[in-house]
Amino acid sequence: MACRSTSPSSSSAVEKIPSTSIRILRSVEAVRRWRRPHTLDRRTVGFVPTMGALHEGHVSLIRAAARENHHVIVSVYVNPAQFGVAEDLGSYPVTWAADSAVLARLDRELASDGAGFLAAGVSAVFTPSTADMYPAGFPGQAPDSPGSFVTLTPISSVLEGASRPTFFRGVATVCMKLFNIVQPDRVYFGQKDVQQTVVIRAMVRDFMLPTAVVVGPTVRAPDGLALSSRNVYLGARRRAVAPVLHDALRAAETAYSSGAGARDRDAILGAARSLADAVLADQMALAPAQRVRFEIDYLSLSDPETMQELAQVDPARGAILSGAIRILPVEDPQPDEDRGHSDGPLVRLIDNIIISPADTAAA
Ligand SMILES: Nc1ncnc2c1ncn2[C@@H]1O[C@H](COP(=O)(O)OP(=O)(O)OP(=O)(O)O)[C@@H](O)[C@H]1O
Ligand SMILES: CC(C)(CO)[C@@H](O)C(=O)[O-]
Ligand code: BAL
Repeated sequence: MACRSTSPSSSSAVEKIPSTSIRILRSVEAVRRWRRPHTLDRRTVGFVPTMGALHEGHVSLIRAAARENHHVIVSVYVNPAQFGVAEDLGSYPVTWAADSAVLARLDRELASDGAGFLAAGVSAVFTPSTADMYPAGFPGQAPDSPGSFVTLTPISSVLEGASRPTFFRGVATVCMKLFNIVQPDRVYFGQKDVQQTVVIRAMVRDFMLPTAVVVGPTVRAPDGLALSSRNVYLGARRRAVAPVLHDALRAAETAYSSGAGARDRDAILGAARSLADAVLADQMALAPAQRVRFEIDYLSLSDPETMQELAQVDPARGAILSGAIRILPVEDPQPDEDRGHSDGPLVRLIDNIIISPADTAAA
């Protein structure tokens, strides 16, 4: 898969994705001009922020926005502030040609299948530059960088935030900017990044932002792997083993929900850990040219609102099972082996399962 293509070219005043009515908006001012009449006309705007490299997870959020709003706007912007200094900003997949084809296909689908959709298509895509988004200059990526940032603690310091100390500061900062620019009635986020949804809900609540946060379910490949733009880094060998995180979380969920039902952290997370250990042992029994090595960053059982770790699950409250793994570069790559985008660097994947109070009532 080609992962780097040119960004949309600038030309006429009203630029559109070819053969569609999807407006391409490049500047803050262009979005404000597009937005203004919808307020006057009392037309609702649903907003789906993305970093591009669009897949069916993004598409499911755009469809949800189209069901509930008169207009849908998608942003495609790889936000430097949420990448740590040693992270993959330089190789993050940028696939504008494929992304515009995804949006065009979806636009046609919404136009032809009016049933169930308020929006008749995708109205606009916002593709700002970093100079637009960070007028004071390229944002600092180190924890002590000066700059104008939105910080939410303690939620931003645990789990993903412990491994990626500036990640949620970058996400909250860019989302605050995007929400201020787009002024959406509703914003759409995926459950795949569950801690991000908790951070965004906290930001909307604590800063009194006039928007509703909608969270869509995680879209998965048939083998359970959560779709993710970073999956392109995997290559075939590592892709085959990548569902291990989802399988481990499901083992934990089963420990909770089956039989007498474990409520204790060690019993629940122990089930996940055992499954992952068994998969790793099987891999390590293979030759270096065949095997895949991975490390568990964390497995967590946390409170659904604060994401603080739990010793026990209160069935009336539910919990979040989540985890992150690092899949190491392949050893002994074969001459014709597909190692993945950017020669298959270390890939860090996340996933989660929500134990909802309703599930526990049924258990
Ligand atoms: N599999 C998925 N199902 C549902 N929503 C998803 C899925 N993957 C991503 N999203 C959501 O799409 C939005 C944009 O995410 P983003 O562009 O970072 O894609 P991503 O696949 O999560 O990328 P990355 O691999 O960098 O984490 C976020 O709200 C994210 O939670
Ligand atoms: C919300 C977001 C677009 C902010 O850059 C990003 O974190 C993502 O794609 O999940
Ligand atoms: N989907 C979350 C974006 C990131 O990991 O940077």
